[in-house]
Amino acid sequence: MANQIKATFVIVGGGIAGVSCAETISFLCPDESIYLLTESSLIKTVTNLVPLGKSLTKFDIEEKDAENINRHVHVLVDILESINSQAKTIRTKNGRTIHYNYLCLCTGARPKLIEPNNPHIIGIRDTESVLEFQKRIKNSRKIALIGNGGIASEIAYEVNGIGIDWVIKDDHISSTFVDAGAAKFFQSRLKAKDSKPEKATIKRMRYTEEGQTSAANQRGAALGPDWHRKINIEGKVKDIPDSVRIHYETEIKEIKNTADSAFPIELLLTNGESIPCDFVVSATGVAPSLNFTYDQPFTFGPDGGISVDALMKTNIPDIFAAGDICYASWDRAHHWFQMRLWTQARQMGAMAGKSMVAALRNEEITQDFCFELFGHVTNLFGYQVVLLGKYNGQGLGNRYEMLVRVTPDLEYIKYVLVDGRLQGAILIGETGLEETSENLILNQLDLTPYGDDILNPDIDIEDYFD
Ligand SMILES: Cc1cc2nc3c(=O)[nH]c(=O)nc-3n(C[C@H](O)[C@H](O)[C@H](O)COP(=O)(O)OP(=O)(O)OC[C@H]3O[C@@H](n4cnc5c(N)ncnc54)[C@H](O)[C@@H]3O)c2cc1C
Ligand SMILES: NC(=O)C1=CN([C@@H]2O[C@H](COP(=O)(O)OP(=O)(O)OC[C@H]3O[C@@H](n4cnc5c(N)ncnc54)[C@H](OP(=O)(O)O)[C@@H]3O)[C@@H](O)[C@H]2O)C=CC1
Repeated sequence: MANQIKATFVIVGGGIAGVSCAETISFLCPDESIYLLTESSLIKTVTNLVPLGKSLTKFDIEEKDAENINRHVHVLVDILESINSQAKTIRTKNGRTIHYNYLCLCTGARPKLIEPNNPHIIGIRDTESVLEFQKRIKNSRKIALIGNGGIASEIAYEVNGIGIDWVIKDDHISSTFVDAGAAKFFQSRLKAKDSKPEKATIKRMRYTEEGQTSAANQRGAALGPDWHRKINIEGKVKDIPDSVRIHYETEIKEIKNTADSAFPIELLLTNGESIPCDFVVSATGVAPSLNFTYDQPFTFGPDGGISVDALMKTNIPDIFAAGDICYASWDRAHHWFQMRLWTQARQMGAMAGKSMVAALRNEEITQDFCFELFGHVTNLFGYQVVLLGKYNGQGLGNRYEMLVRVTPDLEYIKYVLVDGRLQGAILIGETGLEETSENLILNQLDLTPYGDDILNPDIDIEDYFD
């Protein structure tokens, strides 16, 4: 093993951000020396990329052996321990010293647990953590699920054979992605899965934010889509009716480890209930993963991520960052905001790659078009969910109105409008409105003349704008 390596480009992390950065560089500069340092020999790549609009894409994540990455990229399975930015070197756990011209940090994030050292509280991030979940759930009867984002929503819907007490701070489920209306639409999936579609109804409503009462080794790459289907995660309890009990607008008051071998942990809730259970899943978000030391201080964002500018540069010369580890500190476009998702990890990784190549060649580049508009395609409660722009009226105060079309068990469409111009959209189900909605947000066409017909199911709105 060579202990001294000289490389033009070094990328740390084998998740989506690191791999898309390395692939972009190898496409643009195949003859330069490119090293990808990754802790795990399994890396994540994007496959089956389907464009749904100008920048909106749907894709799968594939896990493959690091050996099979692009042949221009040298893969080192090792761990970054320290950065010496003055000498432009990094040190690894296996004793390597790598000299870089340009370094990109893509070390992702780790679960932010409600009580990190409690053995009865686990998080879910990588294959190792999901195997732990699988092992524990086999011998369990009841778990508590904390958090109201992506992971909690997936567990509540996908995991069977176990009693789940789902504790959420909000008045509706899945609040990081949807509003109360869409949550209600999902809820029928939590109870009955085969109900028949009904006739569509359209509602227009004024909306005000104020008016709403409340509207282990964790270091492998984050799991891929359908992680819950690829590994059998099932409890042992058969035929439990209504197995998900939701505690709305509730928080945890106290956590007690009991001496009871039946239920070793008990949660006391602000709604006065107590939940004795086998273990707790803390699906309470992530914190950027800075598991290495550095000689010069980075500038950090309020969420603990390394601040990067529009070209993914950190404050330290020739060091870039992308994906979950970073905080987007540039002057953001009106319809874009940061969320720690595959889409953004991929886009940021590719942007960092282009930017590193431009730095080598002393070229000027501008930020990619994809950062103009927030777009996310995912699956929740068995539906395709597309989120565009300010889909929940984020930052719009009380200035917006919503146009909603719902066909129970089939589709939920919400348009967020300001002065007749589309600011964001939630499209649940196979709506076929992705590209049109994306265009309407980008071109800011005044939709006032079309009134509620914009979402009339009997009118093909694409015809309006051809
Ligand atoms: C259960 C789950 C489900 C999700 N579902 C979705 C979804 O449906 N849609 C979606 O858009 N997003 C989803 N996400 C979020 C998405 O997975 C992440 O935003 C994305 O994977 C982040 O990519 P990344 O490359 O920045 O980080 P990661 O995927 O975390 O990769 C970081 C990499 O860095 C390596 N590393 C860390 N430290 C070091 C070190 N010191 N030295 C060397 N290597 C190191 C790690 O081993 C890993 O390979 C989900 C996340 C989870 C946990
Ligand atoms: N389908 C998809 O796109 C999926 C995406 N992911 C991504 O993976 C990452 C991890 O997912 P996840 O852990 O669900 O994170 P999320 O950020 O999606 O959600 C975290 C949830 O936990 C709540 N929360 C935070 N702290 C506490 C606390 N102390 N007590 C109670 N609730 C709390 C948050 O509420 P509040 O915001 O009010 O603080 C929020 O509802 C995220 O980046 C997520 O976007 C994960 C699964 C699926």
